Amino acid sequence: MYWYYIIAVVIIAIDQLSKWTIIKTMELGEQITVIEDFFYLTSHRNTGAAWGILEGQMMFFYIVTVVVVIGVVYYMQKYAKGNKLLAISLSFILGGAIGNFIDRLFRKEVVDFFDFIIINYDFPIFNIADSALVVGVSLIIIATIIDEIKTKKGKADK
Ligand SMILES: CCC[C@@H]1OC(=O)[C@@H](C)C[C@H](C)CCCCC(=O)CCC[C@@H](CC)/C=C/C=C(\COC)CC[C@@H](O)[C@@H](O)C[C@H](O)CNC1=O
Repeated sequence: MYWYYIIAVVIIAIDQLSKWTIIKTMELGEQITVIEDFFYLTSHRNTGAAWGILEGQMMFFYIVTVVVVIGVVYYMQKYAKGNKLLAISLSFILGGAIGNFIDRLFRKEVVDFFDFIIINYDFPIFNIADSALVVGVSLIIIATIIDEIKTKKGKADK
């Protein structure tokens, strides 16, 4: 029953491996064009959260991440038994949160490298852990909506 922790471990491994590769093969600020005017690999560091908010507030990030991890593990043990989608989304959030936590703990900054320009807006440079977090949160919203529909449907059928 603990296969979803394995998903989190795999996400952490891929995230840390990708960050390690970026650090080893690219200079800070170096940019590799993948798709001209759309997708670049740019070696970037962020001491804050999304969009660089709360720059340098590491203690805050440690506390928030520990709260997020405890909350996710609690929900996994309590609710994820019968709900595969919920279990997967929680493991994505767990993997993403821990992935960035490792950077914050050992590097005091987060390594970012996915650089997308979407309709002339240069989206903040992010990493695999961020992607796992956004996918995990999005899936939780979808799982909740599906659950709502099922509950309502169930009541309507009675
Ligand atoms: C994804 C959450 C950010 C991630 O949170 C974490 O670590 C968690 C575990 C702990 C944080 C201390 C607390 C969450 C703060 C919430 C937040 O920030 C609002 C997010 C909204 C979201 C709506 C969709 C935007 C998403 C944006 C981005 C990600 O796009 C894929 C751009 C990422 C780049 O700014 C990149 O430099 C960020 C850097 O990697 C550090 N990452 C973090 O702080």
